[in-house]
Amino acid sequence: MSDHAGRERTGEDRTGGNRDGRDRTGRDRDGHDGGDGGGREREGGPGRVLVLNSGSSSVKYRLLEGTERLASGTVERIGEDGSPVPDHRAALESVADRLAGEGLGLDSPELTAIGHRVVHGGTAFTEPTPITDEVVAGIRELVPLAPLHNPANLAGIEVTRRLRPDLPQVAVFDTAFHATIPPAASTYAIDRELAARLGVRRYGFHGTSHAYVSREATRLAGDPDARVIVLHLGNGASASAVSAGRCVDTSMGMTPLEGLVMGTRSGDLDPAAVLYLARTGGMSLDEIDELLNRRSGMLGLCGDNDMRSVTERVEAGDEDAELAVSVYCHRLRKYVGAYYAVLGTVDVIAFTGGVGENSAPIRARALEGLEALGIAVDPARNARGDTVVSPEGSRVKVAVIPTDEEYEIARQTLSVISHHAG
Ligand SMILES: Nc1ncnc2c1ncn2[C@@H]1O[C@H](COP(=O)(O)OP(=O)(O)O)[C@@H](O)[C@H]1O
Ligand SMILES: CC(=O)OP(=O)(O)O
Ligand SMILES: [Mg+2]
Repeated sequence: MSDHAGRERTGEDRTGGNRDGRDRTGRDRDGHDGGDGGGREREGGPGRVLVLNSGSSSVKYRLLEGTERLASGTVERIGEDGSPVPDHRAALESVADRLAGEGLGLDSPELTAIGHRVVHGGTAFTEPTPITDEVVAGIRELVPLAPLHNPANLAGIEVTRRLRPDLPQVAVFDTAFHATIPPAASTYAIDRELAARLGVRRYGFHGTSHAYVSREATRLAGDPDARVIVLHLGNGASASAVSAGRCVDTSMGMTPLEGLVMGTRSGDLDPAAVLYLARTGGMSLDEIDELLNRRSGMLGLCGDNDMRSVTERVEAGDEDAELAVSVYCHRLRKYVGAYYAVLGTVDVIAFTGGVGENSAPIRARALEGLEALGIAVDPARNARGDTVVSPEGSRVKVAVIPTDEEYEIARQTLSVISHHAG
């Protein structure tokens, strides 16, 4: 039971196309076979589901039949210079072509449903939702809150609705898992009427990952009431505090910019710095947006947003890389302490995402000096990337739990379909 979340994917499988993106454009980087292993509870019965996870510059897809992975892959570098994939529409069409090439085309009568990741659901969508014209309009209204993400999600929905108007399609929102966050944690301390009118509040993101990983961590603890901190460290990064399966706080806010240091995003910043950059720095709002979302984080600190090469540079004594990693890990440690306090105690700290699953040095540094809180990392277990990397008998289990957003989206899609059918 305890290691059913075992490492079914290696670092290469997960992120092999990500190192610089240049040499893997348009190729499968996730095409290995499912090996979903035992221990997972499937809900909603068998059915063939296509999952589309459209990110700001990539589309991940997976075709699942019950527990079996029939096809999967990633189209990357969408819209980047020199990429053969100009936009999300073209990426989706290439996904459809690839599936057709494998005899698994979207026209297949065996396809039961399509599940779409949608990043921002605002306050309107707090559960997986069958897609209708009104739902599409609702997602479009939220574009100003997630300008990098929601348009990509909409492009996917439009392409597949055009190709298969007959098929149930479900939107699974990144924000939904965070709908349980209490007002004390979701409210920004600004004028209440203004905030309510414009929807300025904490929504939180990466919800399908936090839901999946916190569920696995709760199982690992062997206690349904376990308090869990999930550290989702990918290109985007966020932390969540989960108590008895319910999310009570998360580090991303109104947009996916707040919180942890990320590949290219700053995370937490004095809001007055934005005013200063505009007034004194002479930057336009679009320039500041671009600075904070695309040219900050690890990239801004050391010129590189690939954590593998950054940690290699640290080993080689590079000072910029060293500062960047120390800022990254300091922010993580601060959130771990904050969420320990929010939860009152912690049973499991779960690392996930490309960095969390693969980088032993980041895991070790992020939790350094927390022994007094019962938090420690065993060097040998950590280097091996065991499921549990804390020492035997530690009060807090530190775990490495590979996330699986596509599986979680399929699960939620099927549960909605069977609910609506019944
Ligand atoms: N072995 C590794 N050591 C350190 N970082 C790694 C390793 N493998 C992958 N990563 C990092 O994971 C990040 C991508 O994470 P991932 O979760 O795949 O991204 P996304 O948010 O796009 O889904 C990159 O910064 C990459 O460098
Ligand atoms: C919401 C978000 O930040 O997603 P990603 O990490 O995929 O960019
Ligand atoms: Mg991700």
